[in-house]
Amino acid sequence: MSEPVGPTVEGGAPVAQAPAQASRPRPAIRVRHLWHRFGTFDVLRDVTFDVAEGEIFGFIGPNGAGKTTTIRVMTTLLEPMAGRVEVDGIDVSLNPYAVRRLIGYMPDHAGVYDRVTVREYLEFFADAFRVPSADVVDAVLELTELRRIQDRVVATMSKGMKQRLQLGRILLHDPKVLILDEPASDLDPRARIEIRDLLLELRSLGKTVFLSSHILTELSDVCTSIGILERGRLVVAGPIGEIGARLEAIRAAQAIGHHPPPNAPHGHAPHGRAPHGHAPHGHAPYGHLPPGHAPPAPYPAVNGAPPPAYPGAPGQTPPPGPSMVPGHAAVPGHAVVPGHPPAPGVPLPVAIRRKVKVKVLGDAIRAAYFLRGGPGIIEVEVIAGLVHVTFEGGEVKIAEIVQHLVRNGVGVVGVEPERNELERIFLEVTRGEVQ
Ligand SMILES: Nc1ncnc2c1ncn2[C@@H]1O[C@H](COP(=O)(O)OP(=O)(O)OP(=O)(O)O)[C@@H](O)[C@H]1O
Repeated sequence: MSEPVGPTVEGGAPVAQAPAQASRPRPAIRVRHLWHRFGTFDVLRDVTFDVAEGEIFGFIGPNGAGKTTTIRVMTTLLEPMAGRVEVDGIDVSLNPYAVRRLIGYMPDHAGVYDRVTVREYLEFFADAFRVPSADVVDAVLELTELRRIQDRVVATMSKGMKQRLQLGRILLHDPKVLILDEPASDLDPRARIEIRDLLLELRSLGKTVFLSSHILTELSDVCTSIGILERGRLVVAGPIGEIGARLEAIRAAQAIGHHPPPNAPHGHAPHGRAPHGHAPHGHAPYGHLPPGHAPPAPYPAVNGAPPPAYPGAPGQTPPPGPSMVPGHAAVPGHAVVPGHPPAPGVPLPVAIRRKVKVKVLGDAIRAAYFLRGGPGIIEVEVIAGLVHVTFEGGEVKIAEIVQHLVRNGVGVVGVEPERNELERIFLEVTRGEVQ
């Protein structure tokens, strides 16, 4: 069984150590203490991570961080100076030919032969891989949706199509693991979406996908787990949700350590106090329409029927949800960590500052009035018809914001984080250093 590797941060401190599992399956890629040096320059410094089977793993790092060097070791093109890399349990240094049969590798900026047709190109490589060309090429043309242009000369294809053709080439020998170096870096938005959809389809076929990029948006809606490399060091690795949750727990723990004293003039309000315009609990917490504004109209009845009661409407006791610790009411502005019920009377950790964009039906300025001055609400602005809310808290607070708007008759169309999870993790764990 492999040594379990949970998400880690530089310096060895675990960020999101996965719980030890008795029968964790063998990872598709296992990298341990990998070092590499060009001249006197340490390009990779003690890089360790796992890619579990069936993952789409995004390897993120700025230019020059060492992504391609790591990939060249994984694909048997570069002998590591120290450390060990295995693909499906096979050591890349000891048995490179077996590893090559297991992987499909698409280098960055790889060219395609231009003066052949799509079909001829794939048939050529199918022969090189010694696979029965006709059937396999048909299957790959189908999967990559290149069948309708199979007789087209490669030179006349768009960049996106050429990229799909390259992906088709590396699928011909049915590899278990796909290793793609910056697969979408030169592509237009449509081609990127098409490549992303193809990667998701390949994952559903059981492939493990390892792809590198320095463009976060390219990875955020396709990757299931990530590794972030900075100046040759891995600063964090693991499933995105797990890293995000763990970082949040660390921030909350740090906040407990620096919890302001009850008479602190700034910062978070202890219960009953209200710095920076925060209303004390029990008093009208959120903003209300200024004098002269009509009160919100109730939702119109649908087909003559009265609107259903909103869960948690005044007078109703909300059922304890998964994020509510039984016996503890959620304290506005305070995070509740599932599975870690705080002792009664012990203040919950101060939550972190976040921003969301809320799209509402109708007048956004009116919606903003309802939120200003609410507990944990730091700033409310209306930009381009969206209500931008800066607040302290986690998902419970977001739910509370939505609930408050709905109770005041504001229809909420959607809530979007200002940064997605991957961007937040990246900004938090990297220092912006390049080598
Ligand atoms: N063969 C080589 N000889 C000397 N230095 C090299 C060699 N290959 C890479 N480097 C240096 O090692 C560092 C890491 O390069 P690498 O290509 O692995 O980074 P990367 O993260 O893939 O960057 P990019 O996104 O720009 O491709 C860079 O500073 C690069 O200049």
